[in-house]
Amino acid sequence: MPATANPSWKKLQELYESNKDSLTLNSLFAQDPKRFEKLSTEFKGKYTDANIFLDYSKNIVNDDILKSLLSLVKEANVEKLRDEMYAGEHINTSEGRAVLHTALRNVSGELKQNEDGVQDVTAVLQHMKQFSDSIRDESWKGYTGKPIKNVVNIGIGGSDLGPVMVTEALKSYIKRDINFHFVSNIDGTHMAEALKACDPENTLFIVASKTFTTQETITNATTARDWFLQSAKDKAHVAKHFVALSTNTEAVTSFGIAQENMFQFWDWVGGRYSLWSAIGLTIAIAVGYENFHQLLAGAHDIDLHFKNAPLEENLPVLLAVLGIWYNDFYGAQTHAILPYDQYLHKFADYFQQGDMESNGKYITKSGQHVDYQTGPIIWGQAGTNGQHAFYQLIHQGTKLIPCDFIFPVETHNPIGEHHKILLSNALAQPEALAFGKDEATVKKELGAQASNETLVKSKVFPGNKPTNSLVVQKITPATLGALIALYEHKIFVQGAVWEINSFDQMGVELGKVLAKSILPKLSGNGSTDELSSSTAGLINYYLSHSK
Ligand SMILES: O=P(O)(O)OC[C@H]1O[C@H](O)[C@@H](O)[C@@H](O)[C@@H]1O
Repeated sequence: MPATANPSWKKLQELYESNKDSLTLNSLFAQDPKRFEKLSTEFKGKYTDANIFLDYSKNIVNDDILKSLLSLVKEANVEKLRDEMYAGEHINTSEGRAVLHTALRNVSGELKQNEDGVQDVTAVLQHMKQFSDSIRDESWKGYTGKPIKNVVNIGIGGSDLGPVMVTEALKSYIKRDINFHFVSNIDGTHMAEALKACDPENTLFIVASKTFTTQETITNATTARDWFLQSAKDKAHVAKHFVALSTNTEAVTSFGIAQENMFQFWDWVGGRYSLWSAIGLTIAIAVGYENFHQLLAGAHDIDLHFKNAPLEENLPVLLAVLGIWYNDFYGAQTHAILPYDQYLHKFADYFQQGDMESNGKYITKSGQHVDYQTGPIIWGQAGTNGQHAFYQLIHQGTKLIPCDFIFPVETHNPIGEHHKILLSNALAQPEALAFGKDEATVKKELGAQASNETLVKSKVFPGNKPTNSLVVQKITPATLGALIALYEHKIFVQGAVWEINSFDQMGVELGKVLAKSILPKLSGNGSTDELSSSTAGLINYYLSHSK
Protein backbone atom coordinates (compact mmCIF):
# COMPACT_ATOMS: atom_id res chain seq x y z
CA MET A 1 0.00 0.00 0.00
CA PRO A 2 1.36 3.46 -0.79
CA ALA A 3 1.85 5.69 2.26
CA THR A 4 -0.96 7.99 1.17
CA ALA A 5 -3.49 5.13 1.40
CA ASN A 6 -3.21 5.02 5.20
CA PRO A 7 -6.15 6.77 6.91
CA SER A 8 -3.76 8.76 9.10
CA TRP A 9 -2.09 10.23 6.03
CA LYS A 10 -5.39 11.81 5.02
CA LYS A 11 -5.96 12.98 8.59
CA LEU A 12 -2.50 14.56 8.65
CA GLN A 13 -3.20 16.30 5.36
CA GLU A 14 -6.35 17.80 6.88
CA LEU A 15 -4.50 18.76 10.04
CA TYR A 16 -1.85 20.44 7.96
CA GLU A 17 -4.38 22.40 5.89
CA SER A 18 -6.39 23.55 8.87
CA ASN A 19 -3.41 24.43 11.09
CA LYS A 20 -0.68 25.61 8.78
CA ASP A 21 -1.31 29.33 9.25
CA SER A 22 -2.21 29.37 12.91
CA LEU A 23 0.14 26.76 14.37
CA THR A 24 3.30 28.49 15.52
CA LEU A 25 5.96 27.58 18.00
CA ASN A 26 5.32 30.89 19.75
CA SER A 27 1.65 30.03 20.32
CA LEU A 28 2.31 26.37 21.17
CA PHE A 29 4.76 27.34 23.91
CA ALA A 30 2.54 30.17 25.17
CA GLN A 31 -0.41 27.77 25.50
CA ASP A 32 1.42 25.10 27.43
CA PRO A 33 4.04 25.85 30.07
CA LYS A 34 4.69 22.11 30.38
CA ARG A 35 5.47 21.63 26.68
CA PHE A 36 9.15 20.88 27.28
CA GLU A 37 8.37 18.23 29.94
CA LYS A 38 5.78 16.63 27.65
CA LEU A 39 7.79 16.66 24.46
CA SER A 40 11.15 15.47 25.66
CA THR A 41 12.34 12.00 26.52
CA GLU A 42 15.56 10.25 27.46
CA PHE A 43 17.08 7.01 26.27
CA LYS A 44 19.46 5.24 28.63
CA GLY A 45 21.45 2.18 27.61
CA LYS A 46 20.78 -1.14 29.26
CA TYR A 47 24.28 -2.53 28.81
CA THR A 48 26.32 0.67 28.48
CA ASP A 49 26.36 4.22 29.80
CA ALA A 50 25.07 5.49 26.44
CA ASN A 51 22.42 8.15 26.85
CA ILE A 52 20.54 10.45 24.50
CA PHE A 53 18.14 13.11 25.73
CA LEU A 54 15.76 14.27 23.00
CA ASP A 55 13.92 17.57 23.21
CA TYR A 56 11.44 17.67 20.35
CA SER A 57 9.22 20.39 21.79
CA LYS A 58 10.42 22.91 19.18
CA ASN A 59 8.49 21.13 16.43
CA ILE A 60 5.37 22.54 14.79
CA VAL A 61 3.11 19.83 16.17
CA ASN A 62 0.22 19.63 18.62
CA ASP A 63 -1.21 16.55 20.35
CA ASP A 64 -3.50 15.71 17.43
CA ILE A 65 -0.69 15.85 14.91
CA LEU A 66 1.63 13.74 17.03
CA LYS A 67 -1.09 11.19 17.63
CA SER A 68 -1.82 10.92 13.91
CA LEU A 69 1.87 10.65 13.06
CA LEU A 70 2.21 7.73 15.47
CA SER A 71 -0.98 6.14 14.08
CA LEU A 72 0.59 6.37 10.65
CA VAL A 73 3.49 4.24 11.95
CA LYS A 74 0.99 1.67 13.22
CA GLU A 75 -1.06 1.63 10.01
CA ALA A 76 2.07 1.30 7.88
CA ASN A 77 2.98 -1.84 9.86
CA VAL A 78 6.39 -0.46 10.76
CA GLU A 79 6.59 -2.59 13.91
CA LYS A 80 5.95 -5.74 11.91
CA LEU A 81 8.68 -4.86 9.42
CA ARG A 82 11.03 -4.01 12.30
CA ASP A 83 10.43 -7.42 13.87
CA GLU A 84 10.95 -9.08 10.50
CA MET A 85 14.23 -7.22 10.07
CA TYR A 86 15.42 -8.30 13.52
CA ALA A 87 14.37 -11.88 12.86
CA GLY A 88 16.36 -12.08 9.63
CA GLU A 89 13.45 -12.17 7.17
CA HIS A 90 14.51 -11.19 3.68
CA ILE A 91 13.09 -7.67 3.81
CA ASN A 92 15.52 -6.41 1.17
CA THR A 93 13.09 -7.70 -1.40
CA SER A 94 14.74 -6.59 -4.63
CA GLU A 95 17.95 -8.44 -3.71
CA GLY A 96 16.25 -11.21 -1.72
CA ARG A 97 18.43 -10.58 1.32
CA ALA A 98 18.10 -10.30 5.07
CA VAL A 99 19.04 -6.99 6.71
CA LEU A 100 20.94 -7.96 9.81
CA HIS A 101 23.38 -5.27 10.87
CA THR A 102 21.72 -5.61 14.30
CA ALA A 103 23.19 -9.15 14.45
CA LEU A 104 26.71 -7.70 14.23
CA ARG A 105 26.23 -5.83 17.49
CA ASN A 106 23.99 -8.25 19.38
CA VAL A 107 26.47 -8.22 22.26
CA SER A 108 23.99 -9.41 24.90
CA GLY A 109 22.57 -12.16 22.71
CA GLU A 110 19.07 -10.86 23.52
CA LEU A 111 18.11 -10.72 19.86
CA LYS A 112 17.38 -14.10 18.36
CA GLN A 113 18.50 -14.09 14.76
CA ASN A 114 18.90 -16.98 12.36
CA GLU A 115 20.64 -16.61 9.07
CA ASP A 116 23.70 -18.16 7.51
CA GLY A 117 26.73 -16.35 8.86
CA VAL A 118 25.20 -15.02 12.08
CA GLN A 119 26.81 -17.88 14.01
CA ASP A 120 30.22 -16.73 12.65
CA VAL A 121 29.97 -13.12 13.86
CA THR A 122 31.77 -13.84 17.14
CA ALA A 123 34.63 -15.65 15.41
CA VAL A 124 35.22 -12.70 13.05
CA LEU A 125 35.13 -10.29 16.01
CA GLN A 126 37.69 -12.50 17.72
CA HIS A 127 39.90 -12.38 14.62
CA MET A 128 39.55 -8.58 14.57
CA LYS A 129 40.50 -8.40 18.24
CA GLN A 130 43.54 -10.58 17.84
CA PHE A 131 44.71 -8.72 14.73
CA SER A 132 44.08 -5.19 16.05
CA ASP A 133 45.82 -6.10 19.32
CA SER A 134 48.85 -7.38 17.42
CA ILE A 135 49.13 -4.11 15.46
CA ARG A 136 48.69 -2.01 18.58
CA ASP A 137 51.11 -3.99 20.76
CA GLU A 138 53.58 -4.09 17.85
CA SER A 139 53.86 -7.87 17.77
CA TRP A 140 52.78 -7.72 14.11
CA LYS A 141 55.86 -6.77 12.12
CA GLY A 142 56.37 -5.59 8.58
CA TYR A 143 58.67 -7.33 6.10
CA THR A 144 61.81 -5.77 7.56
CA GLY A 145 60.78 -6.46 11.15
CA LYS A 146 59.43 -3.01 11.92
CA PRO A 147 56.07 -2.39 13.65
CA ILE A 148 53.18 -0.77 11.77
CA LYS A 149 53.10 3.02 11.96
CA ASN A 150 50.75 3.83 9.06
CA VAL A 151 47.38 2.30 8.32
CA VAL A 152 45.78 3.08 4.96
CA ASN A 153 42.08 2.19 4.68
CA ILE A 154 41.25 1.74 1.00
CA GLY A 155 37.51 1.67 0.37
CA ILE A 156 34.65 3.86 -0.81
CA GLY A 157 31.04 4.55 0.16
CA GLY A 158 30.09 2.37 3.10
CA SER A 159 33.58 0.87 3.14
CA ASP A 160 35.07 4.30 3.82
CA LEU A 161 32.56 6.70 5.35
CA GLY A 162 31.87 4.70 8.52
CA PRO A 163 35.54 4.07 9.39
CA VAL A 164 36.40 7.72 8.61
CA MET A 165 33.52 9.18 10.59
CA VAL A 166 34.07 6.97 13.64
CA THR A 167 37.85 7.31 13.80
CA GLU A 168 37.37 11.09 13.64
CA ALA A 169 34.62 11.00 16.27
CA LEU A 170 36.75 8.88 18.62
CA LYS A 171 40.03 10.64 17.90
CA SER A 172 40.69 11.21 21.57
CA TYR A 173 40.78 7.40 22.02
CA ILE A 174 43.31 6.84 19.23
CA LYS A 175 46.70 5.30 19.79
CA ARG A 176 48.86 8.26 18.89
CA ASP A 177 51.89 6.68 17.25
CA ILE A 178 49.99 5.17 14.34
CA ASN A 179 48.86 7.46 11.52
CA PHE A 180 45.57 6.69 9.82
CA HIS A 181 44.90 7.49 6.18
CA PHE A 182 41.72 6.96 4.19
CA VAL A 183 41.85 6.65 0.43
CA SER A 184 38.54 6.43 -1.39
CA ASN A 185 38.52 8.59 -4.50
CA ILE A 186 39.67 7.16 -7.84
CA ASP A 187 41.49 10.46 -8.34
CA GLY A 188 45.17 9.39 -8.15
CA THR A 189 45.81 12.47 -6.04
CA HIS A 190 44.08 10.85 -3.09
CA MET A 191 46.39 7.82 -3.10
CA ALA A 192 49.48 9.84 -4.05
CA GLU A 193 49.06 12.21 -1.10
CA ALA A 194 48.50 9.32 1.34
CA LEU A 195 51.57 7.45 0.08
CA LYS A 196 53.76 10.53 0.48
CA ALA A 197 53.24 10.19 4.22
CA CYS A 198 53.94 6.43 4.30
CA ASP A 199 56.95 4.16 4.41
CA PRO A 200 56.48 0.72 2.80
CA GLU A 201 58.31 -0.94 5.68
CA ASN A 202 55.77 0.17 8.27
CA THR A 203 52.53 0.58 6.33
CA LEU A 204 49.48 -1.66 6.52
CA PHE A 205 46.88 -1.45 3.72
CA ILE A 206 43.36 -2.45 4.64
CA VAL A 207 41.41 -3.12 1.47
CA ALA A 208 37.75 -2.72 2.39
CA SER A 209 35.16 -3.73 -0.16
CA LYS A 210 32.03 -5.76 0.35
CA THR A 211 31.95 -6.89 -3.28
CA PHE A 212 35.69 -6.57 -4.00
CA THR A 213 34.75 -5.46 -7.50
CA THR A 214 34.41 -1.71 -6.92
CA GLN A 215 36.52 0.03 -9.57
CA GLU A 216 37.89 2.74 -7.27
CA THR A 217 38.94 0.36 -4.51
CA ILE A 218 40.51 -2.29 -6.72
CA THR A 219 42.40 0.34 -8.73
CA ASN A 220 43.62 2.06 -5.56
CA ALA A 221 44.59 -1.26 -3.97
CA THR A 222 46.52 -2.28 -7.09
CA THR A 223 48.39 1.04 -7.07
CA ALA A 224 49.20 0.57 -3.39
CA ARG A 225 50.47 -2.98 -4.02
CA ASP A 226 52.68 -1.78 -6.92
CA TRP A 227 54.08 0.99 -4.73
CA PHE A 228 54.76 -1.50 -1.95
CA LEU A 229 56.42 -4.07 -4.23
CA GLN A 230 58.75 -1.43 -5.69
CA SER A 231 60.46 -1.53 -2.29
CA ALA A 232 59.60 -4.97 -0.95
CA LYS A 233 60.25 -6.78 -4.27
CA ASP A 234 59.09 -10.20 -3.07
CA LYS A 235 55.32 -10.86 -3.42
CA ALA A 236 55.45 -13.02 -0.28
CA HIS A 237 55.83 -9.80 1.74
CA VAL A 238 52.33 -8.68 0.68
CA ALA A 239 50.94 -10.93 3.44
CA LYS A 240 52.48 -8.70 6.13
CA HIS A 241 51.12 -5.47 4.65
CA PHE A 242 47.75 -6.15 3.03
CA VAL A 243 44.53 -7.40 4.56
CA ALA A 244 41.06 -7.50 3.04
CA LEU A 245 37.59 -6.94 4.47
CA SER A 246 35.07 -8.49 2.15
CA THR A 247 32.30 -10.96 1.42
CA ASN A 248 34.06 -12.14 -1.75
CA THR A 249 36.75 -14.71 -0.88
CA GLU A 250 37.47 -15.63 -4.48
CA ALA A 251 38.19 -12.06 -5.61
CA VAL A 252 40.29 -11.39 -2.49
CA THR A 253 42.51 -14.43 -3.05
CA SER A 254 42.89 -13.77 -6.74
CA PHE A 255 44.05 -10.22 -5.84
CA GLY A 256 46.86 -11.90 -3.92
CA ILE A 257 45.67 -11.53 -0.34
CA ALA A 258 45.79 -14.80 1.56
CA GLN A 259 42.56 -16.11 3.06
CA GLU A 260 43.96 -15.89 6.59
CA ASN A 261 44.41 -12.15 6.04
CA MET A 262 40.80 -11.77 5.07
CA PHE A 263 38.07 -10.66 7.45
CA GLN A 264 34.73 -11.98 6.37
CA PHE A 265 31.28 -10.51 6.40
CA TRP A 266 28.02 -11.43 4.71
CA ASP A 267 25.58 -10.26 2.07
CA TRP A 268 23.02 -9.40 4.77
CA VAL A 269 25.25 -6.48 5.82
CA GLY A 270 24.42 -3.47 3.66
CA GLY A 271 27.42 -1.32 2.66
CA ARG A 272 26.11 1.73 4.52
CA TYR A 273 25.42 -0.40 7.60
CA SER A 274 28.78 -2.13 7.59
CA LEU A 275 30.95 -0.24 10.06
CA TRP A 276 29.79 -2.76 12.69
CA SER A 277 31.24 -5.62 10.65
CA ALA A 278 34.81 -6.45 9.61
CA ILE A 279 34.68 -3.05 7.84
CA GLY A 280 35.26 -1.65 11.34
CA LEU A 281 38.77 -3.14 11.51
CA THR A 282 40.46 0.24 11.00
CA ILE A 283 38.35 1.60 13.87
CA ALA A 284 39.37 -1.31 16.11
CA ILE A 285 43.05 -0.70 15.34
CA ALA A 286 42.66 3.03 15.93
CA VAL A 287 40.76 3.01 19.21
CA GLY A 288 41.41 -0.52 20.46
CA TYR A 289 39.10 -3.51 20.40
CA GLU A 290 37.48 -2.73 23.77
CA ASN A 291 36.32 0.66 22.51
CA PHE A 292 35.10 -0.92 19.26
CA HIS A 293 33.13 -3.36 21.37
CA GLN A 294 31.63 -0.44 23.31
CA LEU A 295 30.59 1.14 20.02
CA LEU A 296 28.76 -2.08 19.14
CA ALA A 297 27.24 -2.30 22.60
CA GLY A 298 25.90 1.27 22.46
CA ALA A 299 24.28 0.53 19.10
CA HIS A 300 22.84 -2.68 20.53
CA ASP A 301 21.29 -0.66 23.35
CA ILE A 302 19.42 1.44 20.77
CA ASP A 303 18.43 -1.72 18.90
CA LEU A 304 16.73 -2.92 22.09
CA HIS A 305 15.15 0.48 22.68
CA PHE A 306 13.81 0.58 19.11
CA LYS A 307 12.42 -2.91 19.58
CA ASN A 308 10.90 -2.47 23.03
CA ALA A 309 10.07 1.17 23.78
CA PRO A 310 6.48 2.31 23.18
CA LEU A 311 6.12 4.38 20.02
CA GLU A 312 5.57 7.66 21.88
CA GLU A 313 8.89 7.27 23.72
CA ASN A 314 10.75 5.60 20.88
CA LEU A 315 13.49 7.97 19.73
CA PRO A 316 13.99 6.61 16.19
CA VAL A 317 10.21 6.63 15.67
CA LEU A 318 9.83 10.19 16.96
CA LEU A 319 12.65 11.54 14.79
CA ALA A 320 11.24 9.68 11.80
CA VAL A 321 7.65 10.91 12.07
CA LEU A 322 8.71 14.50 12.70
CA GLY A 323 10.83 14.27 9.57
CA ILE A 324 7.86 12.91 7.62
CA TRP A 325 5.68 15.80 8.86
CA TYR A 326 7.97 18.39 7.27
CA ASN A 327 9.05 16.32 4.26
CA ASP A 328 5.59 15.25 3.16
CA PHE A 329 3.24 17.93 4.43
CA TYR A 330 5.30 21.13 4.72
CA GLY A 331 7.24 20.36 1.55
CA ALA A 332 10.68 20.63 3.19
CA GLN A 333 13.30 19.34 0.77
CA THR A 334 16.24 18.99 3.10
CA HIS A 335 17.17 18.12 6.65
CA ALA A 336 20.26 19.49 8.40
CA ILE A 337 22.30 17.56 10.96
CA LEU A 338 24.26 20.03 13.08
CA PRO A 339 26.52 18.48 15.70
CA TYR A 340 28.06 20.88 18.18
CA ASP A 341 31.10 18.72 18.79
CA GLN A 342 34.14 18.99 16.56
CA TYR A 343 34.70 15.23 16.84
CA LEU A 344 31.42 14.71 14.97
CA HIS A 345 32.51 16.77 11.98
CA LYS A 346 31.94 13.86 9.59
CA PHE A 347 28.60 12.81 11.06
CA ALA A 348 26.43 14.61 8.48
CA ASP A 349 28.63 13.35 5.60
CA TYR A 350 28.18 9.83 6.91
CA PHE A 351 24.41 10.12 7.00
CA GLN A 352 24.31 11.59 3.52
CA GLN A 353 25.00 8.06 2.36
CA GLY A 354 23.10 6.46 5.24
CA ASP A 355 19.90 8.33 4.48
CA MET A 356 20.05 9.35 0.83
CA GLU A 357 21.22 5.97 -0.49
CA SER A 358 18.59 4.25 1.65
CA ASN A 359 15.56 6.41 1.00
CA GLY A 360 16.32 8.18 -2.28
CA LYS A 361 13.81 5.99 -4.14
CA TYR A 362 10.67 6.71 -6.17
CA ILE A 363 9.43 3.15 -6.64
CA THR A 364 7.58 1.33 -3.86
CA LYS A 365 8.32 -2.26 -2.91
CA SER A 366 5.44 -3.34 -5.11
CA GLY A 367 6.72 -1.35 -8.08
CA GLN A 368 4.40 1.65 -7.94
CA HIS A 369 5.57 5.20 -8.61
CA VAL A 370 5.14 7.10 -5.33
CA ASP A 371 2.87 10.14 -5.38
CA TYR A 372 4.51 11.65 -2.31
CA GLN A 373 7.97 12.75 -1.29
CA THR A 374 10.50 10.19 0.00
CA GLY A 375 14.01 10.71 1.40
CA PRO A 376 15.18 14.25 2.17
CA ILE A 377 18.50 15.79 1.15
CA ILE A 378 20.79 15.45 4.16
CA TRP A 379 23.48 17.98 4.89
CA GLY A 380 25.17 19.74 7.76
CA GLN A 381 28.36 20.80 9.45
CA ALA A 382 29.84 20.74 12.91
CA GLY A 383 29.93 23.45 15.50
CA THR A 384 29.58 27.14 14.96
CA ASN A 385 31.18 27.06 11.49
CA GLY A 386 27.80 26.69 9.83
CA GLN A 387 26.52 29.75 11.69
CA HIS A 388 29.03 31.83 9.74
CA ALA A 389 28.18 30.17 6.45
CA PHE A 390 24.65 28.94 5.79
CA TYR A 391 22.52 29.68 8.87
CA GLN A 392 21.47 32.98 7.28
CA LEU A 393 19.34 30.96 4.85
CA ILE A 394 17.87 28.79 7.61
CA HIS A 395 16.84 31.89 9.61
CA GLN A 396 15.66 34.20 6.85
CA GLY A 397 15.65 32.27 3.57
CA THR A 398 12.56 31.06 1.73
CA LYS A 399 13.04 27.37 2.46
CA LEU A 400 12.00 25.39 5.49
CA ILE A 401 14.95 23.42 6.85
CA PRO A 402 14.27 21.22 9.86
CA CYS A 403 17.48 20.79 11.88
CA ASP A 404 18.87 18.41 14.46
CA PHE A 405 21.20 20.01 16.97
CA ILE A 406 23.43 17.44 18.69
CA PHE A 407 25.64 18.38 21.62
CA PRO A 408 27.40 16.81 24.61
CA VAL A 409 27.20 18.00 28.21
CA GLU A 410 30.90 17.23 28.63
CA THR A 411 33.75 17.83 26.24
CA HIS A 412 36.88 15.72 25.88
CA ASN A 413 38.87 18.94 25.80
CA PRO A 414 37.87 21.28 28.63
CA ILE A 415 39.84 24.39 27.78
CA GLY A 416 38.83 27.68 29.37
CA GLU A 417 35.33 28.80 28.40
CA HIS A 418 35.27 27.06 25.00
CA HIS A 419 32.70 24.42 25.82
CA LYS A 420 30.24 26.79 27.50
CA ILE A 421 30.53 29.20 24.59
CA LEU A 422 29.92 26.32 22.17
CA LEU A 423 26.86 25.17 24.12
CA SER A 424 25.49 28.69 24.41
CA ASN A 425 25.44 28.71 20.61
CA ALA A 426 23.88 25.24 20.39
CA LEU A 427 21.10 26.52 22.67
CA ALA A 428 20.75 29.98 21.14
CA GLN A 429 20.28 28.86 17.55
CA PRO A 430 17.20 26.63 18.07
CA GLU A 431 15.71 29.36 20.30
CA ALA A 432 16.23 32.00 17.61
CA LEU A 433 14.98 29.67 14.87
CA ALA A 434 11.83 28.80 16.80
CA PHE A 435 10.77 32.18 18.12
CA GLY A 436 12.43 34.67 15.79
CA LYS A 437 12.21 38.40 16.34
CA ASP A 438 9.14 40.45 15.47
CA GLU A 439 8.88 43.90 13.92
CA ALA A 440 7.96 45.65 17.16
CA THR A 441 11.09 44.35 18.88
CA VAL A 442 13.26 45.32 15.93
CA LYS A 443 11.83 48.85 15.94
CA LYS A 444 12.38 49.22 19.65
CA GLU A 445 15.99 48.13 19.27
CA LEU A 446 16.62 50.42 16.33
CA GLY A 447 15.42 53.56 18.08
CA ALA A 448 15.90 56.54 15.76
CA GLN A 449 16.63 54.28 12.79
CA ALA A 450 13.21 52.58 13.11
CA SER A 451 11.80 54.89 10.46
CA ASN A 452 13.92 53.03 7.90
CA GLU A 453 11.30 50.45 6.85
CA THR A 454 13.67 48.37 4.72
CA LEU A 455 16.16 48.12 7.54
CA VAL A 456 13.42 47.10 9.95
CA LYS A 457 12.10 44.39 7.60
CA SER A 458 15.55 42.96 6.96
CA LYS A 459 16.12 42.56 10.69
CA VAL A 460 12.90 40.64 11.36
CA PHE A 461 13.27 36.91 12.02
CA PRO A 462 10.06 35.07 11.14
CA GLY A 463 10.82 32.16 13.51
CA ASN A 464 8.74 29.00 13.47
CA LYS A 465 11.68 26.96 12.20
CA PRO A 466 11.55 23.47 13.71
CA THR A 467 14.48 21.82 15.45
CA ASN A 468 15.29 18.78 17.57
CA SER A 469 17.92 18.97 20.27
CA LEU A 470 19.79 15.77 21.09
CA VAL A 471 21.92 15.99 24.21
CA VAL A 472 24.41 13.30 25.18
CA GLN A 473 26.67 13.18 28.21
CA LYS A 474 29.90 12.84 26.23
CA ILE A 475 30.96 11.45 22.85
CA THR A 476 32.11 8.08 24.16
CA PRO A 477 32.28 4.95 21.97
CA ALA A 478 28.99 3.64 23.42
CA THR A 479 27.15 6.94 22.99
CA LEU A 480 28.47 7.31 19.45
CA GLY A 481 27.27 3.77 18.66
CA ALA A 482 23.86 4.68 20.03
CA LEU A 483 23.68 7.92 18.03
CA ILE A 484 24.55 6.17 14.78
CA ALA A 485 22.05 3.36 15.39
CA LEU A 486 19.40 5.94 16.30
CA TYR A 487 19.69 7.56 12.87
CA GLU A 488 19.84 4.16 11.15
CA HIS A 489 16.51 3.22 12.68
CA LYS A 490 15.02 6.63 11.96
CA ILE A 491 15.83 5.99 8.29
CA PHE A 492 14.29 2.52 8.60
CA VAL A 493 11.01 3.89 9.98
CA GLN A 494 10.75 6.52 7.27
CA GLY A 495 11.47 4.02 4.51
CA ALA A 496 8.88 1.66 5.98
CA VAL A 497 6.21 4.38 6.06
CA TRP A 498 7.05 5.39 2.49
CA GLU A 499 6.80 1.71 1.50
CA ILE A 500 10.17 1.72 -0.23
CA ASN A 501 13.07 -0.73 0.02
CA SER A 502 15.66 1.15 2.09
CA PHE A 503 18.25 -1.56 1.59
CA ASP A 504 19.14 -1.67 -2.10
CA GLN A 505 20.97 1.02 -4.10
CA MET A 506 20.14 0.46 -7.75
CA GLY A 507 20.59 4.17 -8.42
CA VAL A 508 24.37 3.93 -8.18
CA GLU A 509 24.62 1.47 -11.08
CA LEU A 510 23.89 3.38 -14.30
CA GLY A 511 26.71 5.90 -13.96
CA LYS A 512 29.19 3.14 -13.02
CA VAL A 513 28.35 1.14 -16.15
CA LEU A 514 28.55 4.18 -18.42
CA ALA A 515 31.94 5.16 -16.96
CA LYS A 516 33.28 1.72 -17.92
CA SER A 517 32.13 2.12 -21.51
CA ILE A 518 33.52 5.69 -21.71
CA LEU A 519 36.96 4.75 -20.35
CA PRO A 520 38.44 3.32 -23.60
CA LYS A 521 37.10 6.29 -25.56
CA LEU A 522 39.37 8.55 -23.50
CA SER A 523 42.28 6.75 -25.20
CA GLY A 524 40.67 7.28 -28.60
CA ASN A 525 39.31 3.72 -28.82
CA GLY A 526 35.74 3.17 -29.92
CA SER A 527 33.11 5.40 -31.33
CA THR A 528 31.19 8.03 -29.40
CA ASP A 529 28.14 7.64 -31.65
CA GLU A 530 25.95 6.05 -29.00
CA LEU A 531 26.50 9.00 -26.66
CA SER A 532 24.72 12.35 -26.70
CA SER A 533 26.32 15.16 -28.67
CA SER A 534 27.14 16.83 -25.36
CA THR A 535 29.11 13.90 -23.89
CA ALA A 536 30.67 13.06 -27.27
CA GLY A 537 31.66 16.73 -27.61
CA LEU A 538 33.27 16.73 -24.16
CA ILE A 539 35.21 13.56 -24.96
CA ASN A 540 36.45 15.12 -28.20
CA TYR A 541 37.39 18.28 -26.34
CA TYR A 542 39.38 16.18 -23.87
CA LEU A 543 41.09 14.20 -26.67
CA SER A 544 42.11 17.32 -28.55
CA HIS A 545 43.53 18.97 -25.40
CA SER A 546 45.24 16.05 -23.66
CA LYS A 547 48.95 15.63 -24.17
O1 LIG B 1 32.14 -2.13 -0.37
P1 LIG B 1 32.00 -2.06 -1.85
O2 LIG B 1 31.42 -3.32 -2.42
O3 LIG B 1 33.30 -1.70 -2.50
O4 LIG B 1 30.95 -0.93 -2.18
C1 LIG B 1 31.17 0.42 -1.94
C2 LIG B 1 29.91 1.22 -2.23
O5 LIG B 1 29.54 0.97 -3.58
C3 LIG B 1 28.35 1.58 -4.08
O6 LIG B 1 28.50 2.95 -4.19
C4 LIG B 1 27.17 1.29 -3.20
O7 LIG B 1 26.82 -0.04 -3.37
C5 LIG B 1 27.50 1.57 -1.73
O8 LIG B 1 26.44 1.17 -0.91
C6 LIG B 1 28.76 0.85 -1.31
O9 LIG B 1 29.05 1.18 0.02
